[in-house]
Amino acid sequence: MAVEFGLRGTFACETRISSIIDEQLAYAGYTIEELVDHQISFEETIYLLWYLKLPSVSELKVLTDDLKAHMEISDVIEAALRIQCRENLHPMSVLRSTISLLGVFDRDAEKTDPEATYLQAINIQAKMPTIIAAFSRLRRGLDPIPPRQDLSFAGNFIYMLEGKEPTKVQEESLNEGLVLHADHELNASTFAARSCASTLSDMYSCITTGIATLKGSLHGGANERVFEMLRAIDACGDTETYLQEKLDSKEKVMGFGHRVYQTVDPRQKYLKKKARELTVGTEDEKWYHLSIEVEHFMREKKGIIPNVDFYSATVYHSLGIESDLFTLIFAMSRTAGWVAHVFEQKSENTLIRPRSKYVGPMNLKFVPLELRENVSAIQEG
Ligand SMILES: CC(=O)SCCNC(=O)CCNC(=O)[C@H](O)C(C)(C)COP(=O)(O)OP(=O)(O)OC[C@H]1O[C@@H](n2cnc3c(N)ncnc32)[C@H](O)[C@@H]1OP(=O)(O)O
Ligand SMILES: O=C([O-])CC(=O)C(=O)O
Repeated sequence: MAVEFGLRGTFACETRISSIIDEQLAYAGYTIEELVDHQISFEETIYLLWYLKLPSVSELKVLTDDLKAHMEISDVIEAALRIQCRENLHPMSVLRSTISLLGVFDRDAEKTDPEATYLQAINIQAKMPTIIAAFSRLRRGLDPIPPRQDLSFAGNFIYMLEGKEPTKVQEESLNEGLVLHADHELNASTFAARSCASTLSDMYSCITTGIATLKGSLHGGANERVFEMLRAIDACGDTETYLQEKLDSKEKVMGFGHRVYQTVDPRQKYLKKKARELTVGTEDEKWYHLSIEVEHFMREKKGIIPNVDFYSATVYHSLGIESDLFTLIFAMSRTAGWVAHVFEQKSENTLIRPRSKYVGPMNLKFVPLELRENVSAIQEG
């Protein structure tokens, strides 16, 4: 049996949610260009991913009303965030534990009927921005700001972070970032969430699994590391020497390379354009120029392309978001996709359980504990 490690090139399920065909990303049949160029809102994107069609005005109103009705967090969740405001706690770990805790306190978390699972999904999607903003403020010694009913999903998040209404450019930029990150076929976190769903576990567990998997630096966690790298390059003052040392020591350059895309990540052009628009003429412009230098170096030296995590780092930084929150913004968006995949997995479920190829020793003889110090000698003999 031929084995493709890392499930490279393997189709593990069918999906109607998103596709990557010839390096073209589409959500439910609409290319990402079609959606972003028509300035789709993140709320419409959620609807599209969950229901596989664009909403009518009244359908969108039902969804946005439901989200608004669930944005506020309870005193218990706020108290849990307060005790997680300690040094050295990574915000993605805080988000992971807090979404898990939301499930603990949802009395209907174990219900599996469509109405209950929809409300579980709404609860997670609506509260995630409130949780992230509240955590960001609490660790800065500030009180959380309650969500506002009259703002969009993106606008409300920026408002809850700083207490100021976002400018149109800020709101549109974050909205676009959220739309671009919302789903991506069977990436590692979606696969993990679907595997969890395939055991018939609950929605909170599936999304917690997604967050835990997105956190890794080879996946969503790369965007935080991209900004750390740009800072380090800025401090070192020599982009080529810095990157060459990374390559010589066989380290991965964060924000580059992709399992599926070889020539272009179709989301990158929008994020690059946004990074330029947001930084031009500001003190953040240097991050854009440094990013261009890194992109050129990686293309020339390794032929490796920037992925979605590369320019999103500069976009989020320009929106005033702290770099260790970047992956949480990704999670806030990807929740829309994870939920859609959990719905789809459960609607046509087969337990996800591949095989592993055993390559260890066989037929070993049990050695009593008191004799174990000589175990390797016994086994070898
Ligand atoms: C939202 C997302 O998850 S997008 C991805 C975010 N992750 C990152 O940006 C982390 C950096 N990138 C990587 O580690 C990889 O490119 C991954 C994990 C994204 C894809 O990994 P894989 O498909 O397994 O590719 P693999 O690691 O085998 O790379 C193929 C070759 O390109 C090289 N390569 C790939 N990405 C990079 C990189 N970022 N920096 C340096 N070299 C790289 C590898 O060293 C390997 O070279 P070799 O054949 O000479 O050994
Ligand atoms: O698809 C992947 O492997 C990673 C990725 O770009 C994403 O999850 O957005």
